[in-house]
Amino acid sequence: MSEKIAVLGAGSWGSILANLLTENGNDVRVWSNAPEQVKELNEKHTNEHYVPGFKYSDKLVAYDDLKAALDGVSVVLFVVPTKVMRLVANEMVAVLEETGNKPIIVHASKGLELGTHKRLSQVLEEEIPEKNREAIVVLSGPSHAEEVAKKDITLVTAASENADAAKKVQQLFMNKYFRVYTNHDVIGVEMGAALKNIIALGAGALHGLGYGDDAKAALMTRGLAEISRLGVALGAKPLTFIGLSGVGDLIVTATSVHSRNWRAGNELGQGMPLKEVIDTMGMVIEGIPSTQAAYELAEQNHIDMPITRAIYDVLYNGKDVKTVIGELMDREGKPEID
Ligand SMILES: NC(=O)C1=CN([C@@H]2O[C@H](COP(=O)(O)OP(=O)(O)OC[C@H]3O[C@@H](n4cnc5c(N)ncnc54)[C@H](O)[C@@H]3O)[C@@H](O)[C@H]2O)C=CC1
Ligand SMILES: O=C(CO)COP(=O)(O)O
Repeated sequence: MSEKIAVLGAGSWGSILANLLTENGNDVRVWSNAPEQVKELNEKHTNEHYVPGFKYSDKLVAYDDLKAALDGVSVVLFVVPTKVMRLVANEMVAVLEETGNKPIIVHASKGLELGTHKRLSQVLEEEIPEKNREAIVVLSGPSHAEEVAKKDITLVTAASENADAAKKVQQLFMNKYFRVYTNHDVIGVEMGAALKNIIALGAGALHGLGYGDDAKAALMTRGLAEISRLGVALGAKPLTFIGLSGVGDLIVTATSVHSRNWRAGNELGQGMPLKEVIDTMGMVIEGIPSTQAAYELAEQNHIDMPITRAIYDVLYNGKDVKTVIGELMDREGKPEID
């Protein structure tokens, strides 16, 4: 099966997924709003800022012209940061209105929109009229661009209300090192993906402060408890949180030096000011805005999320990491299961 596919976003994840889809035999166009990056991808087949040292397939073509990238495509994969998802969807719709194609929309991003607290498939549903899309599919799971680039084994899930579209996406991405399951719990998959980044920030901070394995396991476990609590309250299936986009993604993000969220937490734990952490990362740290969105969502829905609240206090109220750890430990004793 060979499809014409546009990948919107040429950062670390977008460019590596575009490369994988190209190597799977598809006609792939990766779009970036940075002309220098497009030139580098087309001429040198590299993307040094995002995936240093990696050589992309010479069959992968990069575009800075969105209309050219979208010409005749049957699938559009969004891999832009959460904060620009609505904007980029809007730009795509303007082009599809002209070209008339009606692609399957896939997104592989992880976050909750600030202000609206919406999941990304909800944002896409709002921005892309039904006449301009076949279906919406979420691709998510424990997957670092750096490891997929090396063809290390990676397993993810393709979630959609449209089972045929999820199957189609599964077939498009599967290969010998990248295995894709299908899933119909879109809410659970997206909530797991967005919220694990918050816990990864915390796990990095514990590491930066020199805490041991017990503390990290405690944070991940109780983190998963509060991720599930909020997710289920919003309609997710509890079992999703012991799947790839739940505990799977939590483990990889909260333990890996590849994770931008873990690294940001580690630097905060070591005492680097937040602004410097953001300025020096050079890539999106989704857990920071998602902490605010999740904190507000939990307050609105009266869901207890003490770890999220603690991380919110560090990021947005200037509290010291050690102080919030002390506050978490000083809480009254509680039953483990609500
Ligand atoms: N890096 C990874 O290994 C993984 C990342 N993700 C998710 O994928 C999403 C993207 O992450 P990364 O690729 O890591 O980010 P990144 O920071 O490496 O790249 C983001 C890209 O988006 C582009 N961009 C920013 N604003 C734009 C706009 N207005 N229009 C068009 N393009 C714009 C940037 O130029 C950049 O190329 C995030 O939601 C992240 O959580 C998910 C799984 C793995
Ligand atoms: O989602 C990811 C791994 O599954 C990537 O996490 P980071 O954005 O923290 O690098």
